[in-house]
Amino acid sequence: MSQTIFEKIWNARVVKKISEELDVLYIDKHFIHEVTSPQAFNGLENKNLNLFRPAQTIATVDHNIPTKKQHLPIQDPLSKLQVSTLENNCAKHEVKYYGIGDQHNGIVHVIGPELGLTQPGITIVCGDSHTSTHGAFGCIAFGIGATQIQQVFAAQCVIMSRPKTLGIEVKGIINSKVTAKDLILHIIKKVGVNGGAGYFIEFFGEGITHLSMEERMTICNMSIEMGARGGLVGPDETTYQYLEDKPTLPKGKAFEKLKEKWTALNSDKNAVFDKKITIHAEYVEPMITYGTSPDQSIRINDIITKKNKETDALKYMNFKVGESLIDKKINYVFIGSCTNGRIEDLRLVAKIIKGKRKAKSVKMWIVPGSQIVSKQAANEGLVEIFKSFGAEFRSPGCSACLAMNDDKIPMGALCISTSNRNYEGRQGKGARTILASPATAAVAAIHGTIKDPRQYL
Ligand SMILES: CC(C)[C@H](C(=O)O)[C@@H](O)C(=O)O
Ligand code: SF4
Repeated sequence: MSQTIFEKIWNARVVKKISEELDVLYIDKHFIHEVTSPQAFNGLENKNLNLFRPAQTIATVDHNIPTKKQHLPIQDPLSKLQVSTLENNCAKHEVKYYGIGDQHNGIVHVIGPELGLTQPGITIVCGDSHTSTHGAFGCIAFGIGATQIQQVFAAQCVIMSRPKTLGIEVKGIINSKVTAKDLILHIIKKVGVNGGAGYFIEFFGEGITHLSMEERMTICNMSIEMGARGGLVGPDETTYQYLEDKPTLPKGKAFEKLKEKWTALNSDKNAVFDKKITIHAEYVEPMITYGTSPDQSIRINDIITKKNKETDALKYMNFKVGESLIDKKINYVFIGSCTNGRIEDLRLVAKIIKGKRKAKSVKMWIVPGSQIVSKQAANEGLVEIFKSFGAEFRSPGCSACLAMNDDKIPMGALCISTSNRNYEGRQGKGARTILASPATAAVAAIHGTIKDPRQYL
């Protein structure tokens, strides 16, 4: 029978069926960070258990860490405690730990792919919703809660109900002046924040295969903002080229063998999805959000139109129906996060701002997703460009994406951000967030107001 890639990977990992709905699913890789792992380690110890397969767990610190002066002891007591707790737990349980300042440290969803830990055909979990990012490589990757983290620690398995499959076909390709971030914001608007609930998405079609691995990661990263369990893209030559030189993967003939195995995993021609949606990429324009949910977005030149239940969101954002966001004054620009904090994002920003000066009224933070991204940006001369523009180039971390560290947007300030969530208070108490692509954010930094980025591309 024809199968989707999701079904092939999932079926091969079912250790036991508990009931019609529930499976015990084998997990190949488990990523952990400082926010959601402490409770699970505690639970494990209370039950007098050890990690079943510690070599399959990889740890990094990203959410709480400062992005300034990372070589100094952490000042904030709670962040300091969370980081040292993870460090101690990893030492005790022999888990590979990429601590602050380590050459491989970074946001968990950025380092997995760049270290070659994220691979096609496997199952990956992490106590973090944006684990969906890894699906760009053709694997089943999803976020789990504290109880499930304990299950993985103790048994290398999770108890899960099998999601239904949602195929999102992207026909045509995005215009060269439009980015993958615009495409996913467009898709989320169309599907809605709950439209993916109960499903695991496969993105396919010319509009997806045409994208680079980093662009595919941006797409899969935000697949959960539609309520889906996760999203994936079947592996192809672009995937293999990205993985080829990664240290953790075999080379030569052994790699060729893997490629064959991975290619065979792709959805069969006649595979049936439980639900299917078609998107036409050529109509996608630069998108920006005006509300407090990632689906509350408009094309950059449109006006805000009235929809039900959005009154509170507009009130919080201090925007009105009938208003355009073009020329709206912004106070902060945040370039970073696991959505858009990789090298291609930084290159795009650098290309736009090169030789220009930032608007005086704006503060701009550029936070690379990892140490590797940071080094690469320095080697390519991007950091110089950022500094002469007047932006602050910080050390890696989640930073203002959710402001668990000191990188908070002040009360009432308007921030244009390349991250994935614009919830009330997400970037700081009372902070207002506009989600956009790195291009739109970079152009806003030049003017201090929102502009159509296409004139710069
Ligand atoms: C802190 C963590 C649990 C959370 C998540 O699950 O996604 C965070 O990464 C986020 O982006 O909101
Ligand atoms: S960068 Fe943002 S979205 Fe990504 S893991 Fe960190 S807090 Fe979550």
